[in-house]
Amino acid sequence: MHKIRRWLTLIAGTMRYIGQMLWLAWQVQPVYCVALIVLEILQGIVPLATAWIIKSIIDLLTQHFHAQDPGQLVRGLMALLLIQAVILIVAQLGAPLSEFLLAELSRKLTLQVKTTIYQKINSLAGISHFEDPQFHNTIEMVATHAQMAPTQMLQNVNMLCKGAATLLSFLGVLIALSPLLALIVCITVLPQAVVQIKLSRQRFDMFFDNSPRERRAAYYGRLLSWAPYAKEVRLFNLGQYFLTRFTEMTRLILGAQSQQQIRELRWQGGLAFLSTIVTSGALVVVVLQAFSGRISIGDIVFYISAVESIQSTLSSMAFELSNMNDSMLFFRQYKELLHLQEEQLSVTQEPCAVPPLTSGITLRNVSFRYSEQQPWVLRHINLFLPACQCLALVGLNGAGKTTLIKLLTRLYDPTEGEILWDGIDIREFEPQELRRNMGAIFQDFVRYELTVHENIGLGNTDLLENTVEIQKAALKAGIHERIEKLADGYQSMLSLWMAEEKGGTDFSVGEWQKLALARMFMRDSQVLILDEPTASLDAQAEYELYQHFRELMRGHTCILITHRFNTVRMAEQIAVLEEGQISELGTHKELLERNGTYAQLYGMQAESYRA
Ligand SMILES: Nc1ncnc2c1ncn2[C@@H]1O[C@H](COP(=O)(O)OP(=O)(O)OP(=O)(O)O)[C@@H](O)[C@H]1O
Repeated sequence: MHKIRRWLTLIAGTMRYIGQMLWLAWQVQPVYCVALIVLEILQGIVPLATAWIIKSIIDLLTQHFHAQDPGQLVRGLMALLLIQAVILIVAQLGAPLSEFLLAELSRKLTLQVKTTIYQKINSLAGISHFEDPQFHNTIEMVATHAQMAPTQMLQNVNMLCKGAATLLSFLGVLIALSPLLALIVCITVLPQAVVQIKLSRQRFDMFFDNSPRERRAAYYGRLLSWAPYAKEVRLFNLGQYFLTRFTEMTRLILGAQSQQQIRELRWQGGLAFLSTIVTSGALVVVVLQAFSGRISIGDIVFYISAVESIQSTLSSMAFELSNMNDSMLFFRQYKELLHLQEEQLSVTQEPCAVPPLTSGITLRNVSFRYSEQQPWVLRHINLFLPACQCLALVGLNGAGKTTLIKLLTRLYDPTEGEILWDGIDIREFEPQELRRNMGAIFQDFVRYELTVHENIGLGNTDLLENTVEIQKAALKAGIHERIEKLADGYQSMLSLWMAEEKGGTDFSVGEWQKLALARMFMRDSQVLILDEPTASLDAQAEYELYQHFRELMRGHTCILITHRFNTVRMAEQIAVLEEGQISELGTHKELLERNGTYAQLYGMQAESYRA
C-alpha cells in the first residue's frame, strides 16, 4: 500500500512538472504549440496512409491479371498516385516546418528561462548561496540543460502525438488480423519503457556528478587562457601543471560520458534482440495467414509494414518517454532554483523605510560564524558608531574586520545579537534599501571590463548618463587627469579582450582602486565604508586623498578598515579587533597611552618606516 502511494505521488509529481513545462511553452507562443501538434499528428498518419496506398497498388495490379479493363486500372492507379503525392507533400513539408516552429519556440523559451534564472540569482540579497558548491552545481545544470527542458518536453509531446497517431492507426489494422499478435507486440514495449527511464536517471546522475568536474576543467582552462592569469602562470611556469589538471579533469568527464553510453548500448542491444524475436514471430503469423488464403498478397506487405511500424513507433515512444524524464529531472532543478530561499538573511514581510541616521549604529552582542561547522569569526561584539563620525577598524589578518562589514551591509545577518540603526534592527529594512544608504569599497573591489565612464557610473545607475557627476567623482578620487589622457577619455574601454579589435586599454592596480573609489563617491550615501581604500595607492595619492579625507567624509558616517596607521589616526574612534573580539577602543592618543596591541602595531610600523 505504502509503495503504491509512493508511486502515485511520484506519478502525480511528474505530471505536475510536465504540465508546468507545457504551460510555460504555451504561455510563450500558443499558436506555435497548436500548429506543432497538428503537424505531428498529420505526419503520424503518413506511414499508415503510405502502407495503404502500396497495398492498394499491389492489389490493383494483381486484380489486373484477372480483369480485362485497362482503363479502370489506369484510373485507379492515377487516383492512388494522386493521393500518394498529397501524402508526400505533407511528409516533405511537415518535417521542416515543424522543425522551424520548434526552433522558434525554443529560442523564445530559452530567452524566457535564461532571464528568469538570472533574475532569480540576482534577487538573492545575501551571498551565502554563492559560497555553496551545491548551488553552483544547480546553476550549471540549470543553465546548460534545464533551459532546453520545456522545448525538449514539447518536442517529446509532439513525437508522442505523432507516435500515438501512427500506433493507433496501425494497431486497429493489426487487431483485425490477430488480437493476440497485437497484444504481444504492445507488451514488448513495457521493458523498453522501464529500461529507458532507468537509463534516463543514470544519465541525469552522470550529468550531476560531472557538474563540479566541468566547473574545475573550465577554471583550469581560464587559468591557461585568461589575461589576468597569463603573467603569473608564465613567471611560475605553471602552464604544464594546469594543463595536466585540465586534461585529467576532462578525461574524467569524458570517461563518465563514455561509461554511460556503453551502459545504454548494452541495454539497447538486449532490447533490439527482444524486438527482433517479436517481429519475426509476427512475420510467421502473417505468412501462415497468407498460406491459408485468408489474406491477399497486398495484405501481406501491409501487415508486415504494420508490425514493423508498430514496433519502431513503440520503441521511439519509449525513447521519447525517457527523454521526457530527462527534461523533467532538469526542469525540477530549475523549479528548485526558483524556489530557493535566503538561507542566512531573515526576510521581513513589512520592511521599514531607512530613516536618516541621527544617533548612530549600535552593535549589540554580535556574534557570527559562516556556518555551524565553522568556528566563530566574531564573538560578542559591542560597539557604538556615532552618526557623522569615523570609526577605524584595525587588527591582524583574519581578525574579522571584513566580516563585520558584511554584517553591516547585510550580506549576512549576525548569528547572534543585533545591529541597530538609530535603535531599529537592520533586519527590519530591506537589504537593498539599506544598501542604498551605504557606499562601500571592498578590498577585493570589482574591475568591470567596461568603459571608464561605466566603471564610475555604476556606483549610481540613476546617474549613469550624468557625465558631470561622473567627472566630479573622478576628481574626488584623483583619477580625472589620468582619464583625460586616454585616447577615448571616459569612453575608453578598460579591457584588452572585451574591446573591439585592439581598442582596449588597462589601468594599473592603483588606478583601478581610484576608479573604485570614484564609484563609491557617485553615491551620496549616509554611511561610507572603506575596506583598505588605499592599499594600492602610491604615497602621493594616499597623502592627497587623506588631505581631503575630512572634507570628503563630512556629513557622512564612516567606517574605515586599514593596515596603514598614519591613516587610522584621522578617525575619531579606533577599534582593535583581535580574534573576533574588540580588545581596545579609543582615539589614537588614548590607545597609544594605553600601550596595548594598537600601540605595539603602530610602533612596529613606525619603526619599519624609520629603519
Ligand atoms: N565566506 C567565508 N566562509 C568561511 N570562512 C570565511 C569566509 N570569509 C572569511 N572567512 C574567514 O573568516 C575569518 C575573518 O575573515 P575576514 O575577511 O573578516 O578577516 P579580515 O580581518 O578582514 O582580514 P584581512 O585583514 O586579511 O582582510 C578568516 O579566518 C577567514 O578565513
